[in-house]
Amino acid sequence: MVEQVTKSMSESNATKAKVEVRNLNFYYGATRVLKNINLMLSEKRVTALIGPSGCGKTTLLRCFNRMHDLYPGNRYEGDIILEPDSINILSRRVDPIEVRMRVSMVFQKPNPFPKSIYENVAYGLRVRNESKRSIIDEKVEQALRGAALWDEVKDRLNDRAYNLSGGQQQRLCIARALATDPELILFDEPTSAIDPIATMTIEELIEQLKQQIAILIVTHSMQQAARVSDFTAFMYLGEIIEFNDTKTIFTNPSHKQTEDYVRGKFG
Ligand SMILES: Nc1ncnc2c1ncn2[C@@H]1O[C@H](COP(=O)(O)OP(=O)(O)OP(=O)(O)O)[C@@H](O)[C@H]1O
Repeated sequence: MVEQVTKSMSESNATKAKVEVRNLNFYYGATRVLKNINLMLSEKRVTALIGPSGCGKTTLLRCFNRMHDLYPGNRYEGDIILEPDSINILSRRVDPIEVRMRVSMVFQKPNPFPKSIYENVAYGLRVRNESKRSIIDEKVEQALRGAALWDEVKDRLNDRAYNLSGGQQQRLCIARALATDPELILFDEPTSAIDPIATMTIEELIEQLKQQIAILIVTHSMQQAARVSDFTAFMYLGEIIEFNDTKTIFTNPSHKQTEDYVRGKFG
């Protein structure tokens, strides 16, 4: 056991920090839902957030791109430091729109805009005031290729995104997320609304994307966490109970609650 822990610590030390969460608390109105969260996300690695329903996974995920700013009464305390420039994502001086370009998000249900395939991917570039057609064309193709969708849609870029299948729509949302060259992508249960084959495609895609960027994924599937992630954080009642490399979390967790959860004793 000591050997295994030593190995997992050295694996984690071998990675470079992309994001560091320091003493994060989050409140919906007067209710504190995240409690003193400390967590590091590594560059070019996938980190999974697991834990029973209502423990705060989605709430934590949404802090990374300031999604909570969209609703009044929500409040953050603490820091989320994005490297390499060490900016605090949560600082009021930092523009949340710019944060969302650098930290993009893919939701549970595919949510394309009521626009063409092309315009869905071009959206973030237009928000960034990019107007040069040749640059937008190039970025749209690059993002669609990155999301393994280009070959299926290259001859129908002006079709409505709603005409795509559910799995294709989710890859389109990934392409939309990729178009602004994000440094971190947040996936909130990205395969819970699509079939097993489409799920496999998305998981393969995550594997490819991590060659370039950091990824944080919320999943209810222990199998998925074990397949796609390098590191796993187990949350319970708004706290991170345990964080380690995924293999250790699943085979040799330090906390009884983690062990019970990964063995399916509660959920
Ligand atoms: N907009 C909101 N206003 C008030 N409370 C909220 C809001 N959204 C979530 N909560 C509460 O915050 C807690 C954490 O919810 P959250 O959705 O982050 O959990 P989760 O771990 O992602 O759950 P699930 O796995 O079921 O999606 C829950 O008690 C939930 O009821």
